[in-house]
Amino acid sequence: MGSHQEREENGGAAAEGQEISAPGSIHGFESLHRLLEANLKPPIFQEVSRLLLGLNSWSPLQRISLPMAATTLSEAYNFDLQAFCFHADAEYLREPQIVRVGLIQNSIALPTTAHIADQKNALMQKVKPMIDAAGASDVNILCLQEAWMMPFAFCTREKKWCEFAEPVNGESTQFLQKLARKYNMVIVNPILERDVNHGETIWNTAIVIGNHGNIIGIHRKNHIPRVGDFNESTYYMEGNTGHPVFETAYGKIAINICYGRHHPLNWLAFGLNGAEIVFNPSATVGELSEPMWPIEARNAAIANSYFVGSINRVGTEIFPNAFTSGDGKPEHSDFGHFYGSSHFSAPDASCTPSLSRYRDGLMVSDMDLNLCRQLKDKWGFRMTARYELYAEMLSKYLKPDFTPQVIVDPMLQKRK
Ligand SMILES: NC(=O)NCCC(=O)O
Repeated sequence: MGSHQEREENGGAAAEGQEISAPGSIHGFESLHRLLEANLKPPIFQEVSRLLLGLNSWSPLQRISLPMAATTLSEAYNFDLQAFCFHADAEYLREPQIVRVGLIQNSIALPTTAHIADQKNALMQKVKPMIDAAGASDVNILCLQEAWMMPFAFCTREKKWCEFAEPVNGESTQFLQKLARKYNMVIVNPILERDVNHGETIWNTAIVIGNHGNIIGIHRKNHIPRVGDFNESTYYMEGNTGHPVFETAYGKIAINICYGRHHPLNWLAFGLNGAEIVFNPSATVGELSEPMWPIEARNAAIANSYFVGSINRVGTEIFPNAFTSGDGKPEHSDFGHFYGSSHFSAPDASCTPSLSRYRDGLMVSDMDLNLCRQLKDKWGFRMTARYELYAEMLSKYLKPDFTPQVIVDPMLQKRK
């Protein structure tokens, strides 16, 4: 694999004959952005970027540099490292509220056939240098990907994978609590949870660890997919924690776990509870969702006047026993390629380019949270929302005697 420096000099492209065949690359490039940058003339690339990524405070989003300790780690451990800055306008009465936020994407560390304890340990060792790089960069709030402490084995429907489940204060939380304390960082820990106080039931849960290493609270995934190989309903039920917003030392955050991003009301509810940053830790594959990926989070950020941090795992995970999902496809042993592409979206419709489509990565961004209210004032989406209309519509819709409000063209009746 080409070095970080070679890739930078080559616009993120593979050195000839090297990564062209890397599974998940886009014609040898790590991301669409890097492909365009390497292939378009600079003024054309600038205009394409304006259209694809928007503008922040009337300018292209700025890259920022990170300390050498972070870049050295990214080179030593071969993870993509990118950093940006979202500005807001200066205000008379409020100071800027700038927080530094990080997203981590990763592939699994050992084959899915390895001992479960070894797989977990190897995953912790794998993400550690990325967390250290976030710490060296003074990241304030960091979020990992959905069920980061295991392969995304829910495609198989086999119950042996339940062994990966942990209590809220289990192994991965304890591991991250130490790092939260060390780096004075809020860390969001999305895991497969074993609820020991409620009959050892299983949930898909995000645990919010405060910057003192304390557990602030949890959120459980609200919407469970029943699409393609995402057979997650075999393992856990829809969450029972509502739409909590966690007020941390660095801002009000919420977590909309993976498939919840297809539900605009889910995004809305986190916004109504006052979220300033909503994380979307995910596990999703190219064939199913890639055209939706850059749109849904960005739309949520715009519609709800908050920042969104989207995270997706990377790589292809092979399972020992082939499975089918009742969709007519021949039996297979993997989900397909998890396409990474983690990024941030802002309430002013700007967004960062994405991390690599196939390498581990740490995305860092500064964001002035004042932008949230500035966009509320500018566009007035909260004030024009007409929530009462929708509350009435939904309460009617939920009744068994609901009939859709359809006005039929009388001419249609005559023709019959
Ligand atoms: N993990 C998960 O909910 N995946 C569902 C697929 C998708 O929403 O793209």
